[in-house]
Amino acid sequence: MLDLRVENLCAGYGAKTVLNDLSVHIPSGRITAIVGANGCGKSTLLRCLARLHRPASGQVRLGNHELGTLSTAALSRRVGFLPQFPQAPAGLRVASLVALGRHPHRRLLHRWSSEDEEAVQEALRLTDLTEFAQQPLDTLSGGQRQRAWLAMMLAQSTPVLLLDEPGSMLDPGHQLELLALLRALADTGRTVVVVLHDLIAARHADWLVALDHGELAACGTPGEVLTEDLLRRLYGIDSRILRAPDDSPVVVPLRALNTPAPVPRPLPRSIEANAKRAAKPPATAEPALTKERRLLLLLAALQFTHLLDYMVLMPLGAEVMRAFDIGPARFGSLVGVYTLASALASLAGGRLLDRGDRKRTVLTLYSGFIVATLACATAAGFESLLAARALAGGCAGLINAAVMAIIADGIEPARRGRAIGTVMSAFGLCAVIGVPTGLWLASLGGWRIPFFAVAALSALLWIGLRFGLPRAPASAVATRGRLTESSLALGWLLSFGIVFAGFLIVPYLGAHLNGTLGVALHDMSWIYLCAGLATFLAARWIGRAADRFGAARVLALLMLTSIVPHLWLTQLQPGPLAQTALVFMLFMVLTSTRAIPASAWLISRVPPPLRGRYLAINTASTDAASGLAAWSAGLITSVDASGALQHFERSGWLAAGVTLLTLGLLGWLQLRSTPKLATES
Ligand SMILES: Nc1ncnc2c1ncn2[C@@H]1O[C@H](COP(=O)(O)OP(=O)(O)OP(=O)(O)O)[C@@H](O)[C@H]1O
Repeated sequence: MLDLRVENLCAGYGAKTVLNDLSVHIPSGRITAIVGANGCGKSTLLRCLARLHRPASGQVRLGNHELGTLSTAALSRRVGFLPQFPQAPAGLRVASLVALGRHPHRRLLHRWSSEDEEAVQEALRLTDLTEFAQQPLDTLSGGQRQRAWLAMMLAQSTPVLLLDEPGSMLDPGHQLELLALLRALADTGRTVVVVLHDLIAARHADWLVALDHGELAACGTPGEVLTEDLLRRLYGIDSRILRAPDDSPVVVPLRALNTPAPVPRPLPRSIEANAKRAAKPPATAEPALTKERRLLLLLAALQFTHLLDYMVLMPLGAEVMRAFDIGPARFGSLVGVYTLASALASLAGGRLLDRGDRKRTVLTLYSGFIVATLACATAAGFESLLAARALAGGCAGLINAAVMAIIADGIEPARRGRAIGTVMSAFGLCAVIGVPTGLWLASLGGWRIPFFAVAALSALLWIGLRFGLPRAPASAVATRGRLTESSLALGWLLSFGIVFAGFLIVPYLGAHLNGTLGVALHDMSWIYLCAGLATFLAARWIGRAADRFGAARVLALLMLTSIVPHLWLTQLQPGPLAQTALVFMLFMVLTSTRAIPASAWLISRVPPPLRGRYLAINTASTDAASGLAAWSAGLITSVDASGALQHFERSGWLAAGVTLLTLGLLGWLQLRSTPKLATES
């Protein structure tokens, strides 16, 4: 499989620059459509990809080769190019034209082989031209001629196909056939690149590259790229985006913005009434934003339930230990097994997330989670409780990855930060409302009641998800793609670094506040509550900032500023409660909200077919980071006889160092990466 990488490409004609510092990745095994206004440089880009136009600077890489280093013969066996206006000698027959496609495969003095003949016949068959094989090309209709050129390209049997507006003269039936043919070619692993003007056909592509005056305006799935804002910017048109039955976007151009709006002329009354009726949206149509809000609320509620299930066990430790007659070590294993199972399930089961319908996957995993929570509430002994926690953790890990994949699939990039902020505010809500309510329920009827309550709440939510979650088919090409590509794999390291730095400090905060700083237990619950509230409020705000200024920039800023409370809090001496509370809140807000731009940044870089698996491994990476960090911090700190935490400042320095290294990694990845979205910093 050969993908194409355009790196800092500048190209033009004489003094005129057409493509300006363009960097973009064109994946293999998919249909990529290049869109943009007339003259923005689409054909020039395609010609550069075919090495028919020499760039002024920058390069195009084909798989592992720089395009310029390939011999002409090697290139023509790899890349087929169909120009916008191909020219053929007068009188050339269709079969002879198609046979020209075999040229790169034929050696000097070698006879026409049966393989060549088969390739030509197959190409004629696929383009529905067998009956015209012996007819001169110039006696065919425009659309038939276009298909003949396509047949020539198919006979060339190259792994990369570049087509400049291949369907511009085809009737709807042949257009759909062409798209099905391109789909079949992409499904065999070929790289298919088409220049398109037809935005309705663009929804059939897997990946869109939108150019604006020779620069990358956007890049992503049709759902991500085809927005009303972008179409206004690219084409200067007012448009609406509707949804096809498969939920892909259908562009309806309404009017060019530089043409005056039509002057309303009075209509006969009956026509006016009809027009008004027609203009009203049907009662059943739901505005896209309402749908999006509902989706985010459901996902936030989903996160809330499994976070609560995880978080509420810890403060119930004393009662659970009494109930099962176990010590702190065995209780610790109840907490640890949850994270371990989450990591293992994410590593082993991530592939599930890219198969079939994500909604069905989430409902199945959530059923498992509900069963596990009920099993926890009714556990008769320590072993069954341990098994129930492992099952809950395994399901929760995969649910977490699936939630992020659903956001990536369903929310356009310009609003993803906000969406992730909304869903992640579940964490703050859990601390402010969930855990205290759970503890209150436990005080009424024992430690099992909160788990019964979580199971009941989850069962209700399951019904809400069953009816409220849109179907979300994972990509059909899910099994392809390179997950281990270095810039993707380093994304896991970035998540690891961010979580590792935080968890060097977080698990020991209780001991630090109470043991070292002398904060009374009832004050501590207030401090935690305020920090939870501040995190809840900041989450959406940080998400908005990520959308507005770019996820990478906001993440870098949060990482840099979080170093201050890392060092401050870990070196804090006993002092006024208000000061302690303030530093603590600053720490919690800056540390926990880093996950928002980090997630938005990560998911914008992952090709859609790999999202589920990628995010699952990311969950495993953050689980591992939290466990490893807590363990490492345990080695460098100790508790003295008075209960004060010793050498906690070492954890602070280590966290600051790890944060700086991770910041360096972010900068390096940003510099070398291909921008998926021009709006991303
Ligand atoms: N051979 C050439 N010599 C000089 N200028 C050229 C040449 N070919 C293209 N251009 C100019 O380069 C710019 C980009 O052209 P290109 O054909 O790449 O645009 P495009 O996006 O494919 O447009 P369209 O949608 O109209 O096909 C245009 O301004 C065009 O006039």
